[in-house]
Amino acid sequence: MDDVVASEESKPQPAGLSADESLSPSSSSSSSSSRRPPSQFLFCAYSPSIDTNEKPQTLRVVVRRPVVARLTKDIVETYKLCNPQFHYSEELNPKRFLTSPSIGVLNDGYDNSNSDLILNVNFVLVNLETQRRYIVKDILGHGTFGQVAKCWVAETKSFVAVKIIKNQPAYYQQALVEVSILTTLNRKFDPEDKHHIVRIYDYFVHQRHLCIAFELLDTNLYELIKINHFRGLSLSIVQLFSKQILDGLSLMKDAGIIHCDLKPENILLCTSVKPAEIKIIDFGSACMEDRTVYSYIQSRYYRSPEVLLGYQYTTAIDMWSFGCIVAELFLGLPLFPGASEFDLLGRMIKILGGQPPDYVLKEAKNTSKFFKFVGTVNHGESISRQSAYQALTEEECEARELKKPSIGKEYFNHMNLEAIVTKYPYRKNLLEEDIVKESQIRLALIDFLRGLVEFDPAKRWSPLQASKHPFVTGEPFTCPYKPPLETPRMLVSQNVKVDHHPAGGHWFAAGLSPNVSSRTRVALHSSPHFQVVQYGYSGSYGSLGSHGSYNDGTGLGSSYGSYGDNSNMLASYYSPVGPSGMKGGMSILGSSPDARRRIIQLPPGNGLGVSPSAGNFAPMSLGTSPSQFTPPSSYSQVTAGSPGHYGPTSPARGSHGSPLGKVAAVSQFNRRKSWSEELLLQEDGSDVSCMATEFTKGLQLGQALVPPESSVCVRRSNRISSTSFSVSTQRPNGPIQAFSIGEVGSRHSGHDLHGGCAGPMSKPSHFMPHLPQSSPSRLGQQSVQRFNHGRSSTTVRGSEWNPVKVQPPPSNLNSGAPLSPGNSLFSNATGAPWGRRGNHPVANIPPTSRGRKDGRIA
Ligand SMILES: Nc1ncnc2c1ncn2[C@@H]1O[C@H](COP(=O)(O)OP(=O)(O)OP(=O)(O)O)[C@@H](O)[C@H]1O
Repeated sequence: MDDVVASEESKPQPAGLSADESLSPSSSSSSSSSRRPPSQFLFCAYSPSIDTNEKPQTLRVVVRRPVVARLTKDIVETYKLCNPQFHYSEELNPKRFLTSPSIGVLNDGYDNSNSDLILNVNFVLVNLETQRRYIVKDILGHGTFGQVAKCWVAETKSFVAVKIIKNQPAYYQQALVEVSILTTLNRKFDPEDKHHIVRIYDYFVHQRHLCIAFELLDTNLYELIKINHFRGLSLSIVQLFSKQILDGLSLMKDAGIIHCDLKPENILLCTSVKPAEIKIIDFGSACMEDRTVYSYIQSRYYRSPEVLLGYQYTTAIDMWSFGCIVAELFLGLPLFPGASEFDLLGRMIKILGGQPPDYVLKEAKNTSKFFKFVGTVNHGESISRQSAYQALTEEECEARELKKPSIGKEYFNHMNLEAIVTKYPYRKNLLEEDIVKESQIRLALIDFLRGLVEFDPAKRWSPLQASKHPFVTGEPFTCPYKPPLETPRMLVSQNVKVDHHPAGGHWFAAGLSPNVSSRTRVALHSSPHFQVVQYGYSGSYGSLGSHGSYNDGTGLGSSYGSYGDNSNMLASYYSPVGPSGMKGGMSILGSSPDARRRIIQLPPGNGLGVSPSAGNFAPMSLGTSPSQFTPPSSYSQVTAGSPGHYGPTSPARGSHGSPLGKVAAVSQFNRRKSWSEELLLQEDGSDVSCMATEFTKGLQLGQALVPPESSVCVRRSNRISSTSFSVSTQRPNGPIQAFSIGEVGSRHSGHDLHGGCAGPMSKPSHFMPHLPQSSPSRLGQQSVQRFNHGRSSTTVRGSEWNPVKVQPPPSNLNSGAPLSPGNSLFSNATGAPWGRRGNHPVANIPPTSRGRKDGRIA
């Protein structure tokens, strides 16, 4: 017994105990019990002698810890001391549920009505193949695809983030794509973890739920802006984050991957490295550039014009989103907070001037929702007055759609982009010369943004082009930037190791680009974004007839491989479920997003239900990503902010338009609370490191841009209880105070700033998610909106996804130990502090996070 010691009277008193700390009734025969403070009796073994003033003969109690600890942490020992008959049994403890609702109605009672695995604290997720155990400690977030839990891995003594996918085929299937894409990005394109993409560590199936283990990251950029009271971050921070995001986007472009959901919430701080970095997460909506399956993608505020209009899209849509994010980091407000798609487009036109080019409007399938045809199309010109298309007025839109379009508030006083940026208030007390300096950088920012939020996707800068802009490089900005012509991607010959898995089928062990050398690349467009290549396969694996392939109407293949219809050979997909999913004769197909093509196959009575994989879907449409599927009715019962319920994070936040979607972000409210509570504890005297202290000590960025006095600190605020702190990265007197920030919580604790680590990835296996009876019909109800975009059906890069194992994290990370207060997580090479900016020139209170319903809601 550590802290409360009952000992024989004859035993010597432990060294180091003061007289006050030891209670030895028998040692002072002269002292009567009446002279002892009453609290001391609490820790004596029960003895009638106390009541009867008789001297206890055999015991003395040594107390070494404060009474609060004894009455809480040591309560079991205390009870035992008082009553030796007392026995504690952990199994009898009530479970502390982390999932809501926590009533098991599906999957033999393991899942709630939303198909979420019901988690409680200390719930153990097990990778049966490696026997690695993930002990759930908390919920980090909640999204369209499921829950993200903070888990402890005893083996590595580290925390990781585990995304537990809903037990529904569509989510499961799309999550496989996430695994595949991220694995490839990590292993093939960024083996040294230098390009700001979240690391995937492991994946497995637990109770029919696909679980994906990621490195544990910190707060996201939306949260950062929020704790800054929605005032913009310093230009140096904007510049730093821009550079890092561009790095990630460059990598993705090289890999031919479109993120499809880039937004501040999906960019997380990674504070386990110094200086702090950002990482891009959530590849759950990602796709390959030549397999743009869904038309309803991107969160609304960050949605590109081409997606909105229903035009073909490329990696350029991520660059649009990136431009919106850069502007938001600077302004603290979304640039285009459209309350509807009509409103979104209207804001784009107003702020940017111009409109999408005619060649896009001519082809796009939604043009008539937003524009009327007024004349002959002017090829090559995108200037509004020369266009053959004219944007509809509100009234015209209402007449066409038979519904009044939602129009949000105006936040920027009808200013254009230049005015919004240049008139944004400067920090207080800036020296004249600093104002001049910053005004120059703002001009660079405007020019930078112009290249990103460019209506014409063919003219929009690529990540590489943008990364050379003076705003990013820090070079003096003297004149409008002329991006260098993008060097076409060169054919890279790679050695591809093909593992022939014992179960049959090809195991693309080398990661991406199987058979690269046999491809013929054909540039499709002069734009950097249209350097999509077509690949002609020569006898590559995964082709028709090979393992893992299937044709419509023919037999199914193995776990991995391609699928196709009669005329087209489509991509081979790597299915991480792999052969281990093929239990009991159940065929598991590769994770193709084109579920419509899949054949319904009933499992031969293996007790596992229908396979979640491709082969078991009824034909389904692809207009919307899985996040768009009709939510179970129970979802509507989830109320934001109610205890134990997940609330929407923010506008664009979440939902992707689906009510089921991001009921999003999760227990943000509760997490925010816990974070602020931890900060309160810090303020009460602890010197343990947390984001607040890290900010204060060393958000040291952009010396040249930010005066040294503009340090950052997170401080407690009495105004808002649940978000009871603020970051003084902004001008102190901004009018933006009216922003309601109390309703949405942060995910993360400042103490949890350790990345996780788990071992190598292994193939998920064992139990496949259960296919609910209702699933196929729901999936099948979507309207078909698949694009082919005129690309050759032989453009098959899908086969690039490979079942690579994920490398374990570097050993120096993620120890799980609290960071030292001295750590300057946010310091960069320049050692300059994070500056502050301030007031908004906005006319209105910006949208609250509640109001930003976002997403993909049309
Ligand atoms: N690696 C991580 N470390 C810490 N928190 C994370 C991590 N990954 C995700 N989260 C938290 O979980 C939330 C949901 O994660 P994610 O966006 O991947 O889920 P999703 O279901 O794909 O969401 P969406 O609805 O946007 O598609 C994130 O917003 C974030 O707060």
